[in-house]
Amino acid sequence: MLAETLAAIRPADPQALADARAHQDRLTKPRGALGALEEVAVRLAGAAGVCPPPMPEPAALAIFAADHGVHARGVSPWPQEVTTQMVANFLAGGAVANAFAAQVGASVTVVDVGVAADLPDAPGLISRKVAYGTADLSRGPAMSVDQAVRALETGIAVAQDLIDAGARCLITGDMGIANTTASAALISVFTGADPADVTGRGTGIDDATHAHKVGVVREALRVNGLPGGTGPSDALRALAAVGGFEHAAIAGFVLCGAANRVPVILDGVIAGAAALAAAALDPHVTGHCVAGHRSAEPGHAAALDHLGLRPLVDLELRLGEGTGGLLAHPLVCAAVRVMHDVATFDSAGVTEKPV
Ligand SMILES: O=C(O)c1ccc[n+]([C@@H]2O[C@H](COP(=O)([O-])O)[C@@H](O)[C@H]2O)c1
Ligand SMILES: Cc1cc2nc[nH]c2cc1C
Repeated sequence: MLAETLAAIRPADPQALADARAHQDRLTKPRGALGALEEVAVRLAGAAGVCPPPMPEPAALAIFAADHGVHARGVSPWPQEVTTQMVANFLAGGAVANAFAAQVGASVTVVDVGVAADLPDAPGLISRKVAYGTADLSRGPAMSVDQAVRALETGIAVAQDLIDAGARCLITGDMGIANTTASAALISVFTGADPADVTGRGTGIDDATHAHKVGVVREALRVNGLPGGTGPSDALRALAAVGGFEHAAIAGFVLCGAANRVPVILDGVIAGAAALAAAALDPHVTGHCVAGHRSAEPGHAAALDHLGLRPLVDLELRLGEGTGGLLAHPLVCAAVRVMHDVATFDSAGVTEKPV
């Protein structure tokens, strides 16, 4: 399934990109007046292979939840059971992601891809547990390559089901106590940045715990033989060594959106780390992604720079769950609606400025 998905991914269509740029310049506004939104519309045209691109709605959020063996190293102030408890909260409709999804009209799907506890069946929950959490990535590989592929293929299957059910925009979401440590390790490996520059405070840690967390990320790279520097030639092995099940699943979710030419709005640092893995598997995937926001986590900016993506919203959010991606959805829709609805200088009889 992974191989088939990778084989279906196409680069952005150069003709649709050129048509979209030319169309932007004919619309009744000064050239470039919509700033970064113009580039969003152009990117989506390239991704869809048609100008104007289809409206990116309805939107579907998938929250991939998993636990992390590295939690035992004291890298998060929160107890591990919060992952399971928040899954119940998502299913009950009580989390911030539910409120934001309701605000923008997105559906919410919750996927157990590796939570440490057993979860009872519930409407809206997809149970695809690969294991009861990863192993401690600072002592050895977090998961086997086989497990990484299973998590990736879960993300692919979830995305494909949402698209088959009518979703025309995918939004990534995550839940996993301690997953900012795995994110920092992935970002360090894939961008070559030093762990000290990409390891943040996650849900809120003091200076001493932060210094310890940087050391844990360094150990993870050393123990797994993944020196930072150049991007790893073996992306799957790197993902398995220092990633989480939700990172792998989100990478698959992104790849499947790209394979179907359905745009993917990325959330925060976890999605950024996962997108680096997806882009290492196929660099064309970034042409199908929009960076919903920039998280307060320092590694997120490094990931977005490496991916060449510009975040739409910058509100110092550091929640995850898909919240930043959801907030960006109306902006992405507005950018595309301009391409459909706005008159041209010719059609509206508006005089262009003299050249
Ligand atoms: O999305 C982000 O950029 C983000 C930044 C900081 C924390 N989080 C969320 O907080 C949890 C991980 O934080 P931590 O401190 O336990 O590693 C996990 O559930 C993430 O969804 C998310
Ligand atoms: C309460 C809580 C909610 C979250 N949502 C995403 N990560 C989270 C981490 C915590 C601790």
